[in-house]
Amino acid sequence: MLDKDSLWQKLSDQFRSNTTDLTYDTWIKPVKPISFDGSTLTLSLPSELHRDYWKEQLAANLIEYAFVITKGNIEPKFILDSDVNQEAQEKPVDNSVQQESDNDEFSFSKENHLNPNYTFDNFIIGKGNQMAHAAALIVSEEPGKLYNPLFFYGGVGLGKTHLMQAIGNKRLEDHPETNVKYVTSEAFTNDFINAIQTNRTEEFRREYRDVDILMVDDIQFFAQKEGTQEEFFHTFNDLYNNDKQIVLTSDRVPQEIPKLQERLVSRFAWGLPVDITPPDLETRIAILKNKAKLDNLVIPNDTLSYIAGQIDSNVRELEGALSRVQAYSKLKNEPITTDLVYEALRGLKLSQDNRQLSIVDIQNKVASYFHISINDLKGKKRMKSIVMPRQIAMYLSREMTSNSLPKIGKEFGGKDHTTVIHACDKIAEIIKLDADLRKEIADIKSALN
Ligand SMILES: Nc1ncnc2c1ncn2[C@@H]1O[C@H](COP(=O)(O)OP(=O)(O)OP(=O)(O)O)[C@@H](O)[C@H]1O
Repeated sequence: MLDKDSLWQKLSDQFRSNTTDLTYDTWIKPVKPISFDGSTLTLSLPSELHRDYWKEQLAANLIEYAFVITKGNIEPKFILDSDVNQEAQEKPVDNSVQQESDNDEFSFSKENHLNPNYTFDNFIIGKGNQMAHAAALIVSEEPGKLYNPLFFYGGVGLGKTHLMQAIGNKRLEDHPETNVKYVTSEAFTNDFINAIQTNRTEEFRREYRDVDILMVDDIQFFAQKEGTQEEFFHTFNDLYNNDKQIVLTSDRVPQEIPKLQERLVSRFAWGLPVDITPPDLETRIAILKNKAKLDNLVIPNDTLSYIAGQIDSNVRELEGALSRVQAYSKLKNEPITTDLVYEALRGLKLSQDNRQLSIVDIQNKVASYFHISINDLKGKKRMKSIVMPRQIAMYLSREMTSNSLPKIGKEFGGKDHTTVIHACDKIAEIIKLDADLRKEIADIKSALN
């Protein structure tokens, strides 16, 4: 009998030769075989989205391939990586499961206004955007069906616009007849105001409702715009009721957008809200490699790693750093080496140093350090693996910024200032005794400086 790894190897080879690279990378590659008892193959998947997709779309293929390979009927069973991790924590003696979780550690008018470079092909998948990418792909394949609206949220420059437009570009490539419209929330607002001023509201409505996919970017700018929100509410309902796809992005969850009407907040949560978190080092290196290849730049691997180590805020700044290095190398007429990068980025680091550190910077850093989502960091979950990073982020916000306690509480999902005081006291108390935690906090602080 084949063991779980050999069976999975053969199965994934089958999938690789029978599907596109995109499908393979999105759905097959992240799967880990957990056990195989001769009839049931248990597979661990990164998210519920992956599990739904496997059950709906891929399980039948798996059974077929498994039959060809083993000449027997194999049932797949799907569990989530998080379940495996939890089980591993509860049962640390179970080496096979422990090993799996260790491996886990390595590791989105007539004019559509789409940027043709924002494609799935140019998008590097990492831990922070895996779920968003998978959801985007599903929506591009079956708009208006499963996840409506699809709502991406997360910090600046993390790829929300890219992923959103990739949906539009892929859909148009596969189905050129699709009517896709991408706008920023400001463009929506301006069009609406112009329509009122020029008595062309009917035309405006046709323009926005006669589409198959409507994408509105950065909807946090709807905050406090009552009239626009009212109009968008009707646009939303019209599209939704006609099974048209809506894709939205924001820098925060709908509940946290100031003065956003309750009925919009609740509608935005009907579909799939999915966050994008900052890329880890490995993903940053992969993004740089891809960008260097697209720009025909020759850069040694250790130099790429060096750049990725220096710029860890967001992908836009990472790309900015690479352009700066490129320009510097042209100016000096020298190849791109680590020494040259050091020179090129020195000024950049200085200007970053002069920037005021914000609570959001601290939240991003702490969340990526502890591999948790911003949502969890700011949320109410009481697991120790989340409470501790949350308290550390509050403590650092208090120590490293000049924000008041109520302001810090507000930025952590609207918590009371007494919660912040409690967190600060608690962390101050623990670091006196716990050298490991002291070191972790020092690491985070030096990364923030
Ligand atoms: N995973 C990725 N792979 C490749 N490129 C990426 C990735 N994520 C982001 N980028 C690139 O980083 C830049 C910034 O991304 P994008 O504009 O989509 O961010 P955003 O989250 O929409 O930011 P904002 O909130 O400021 O609108 C773009 O050039 C985009 O192509």
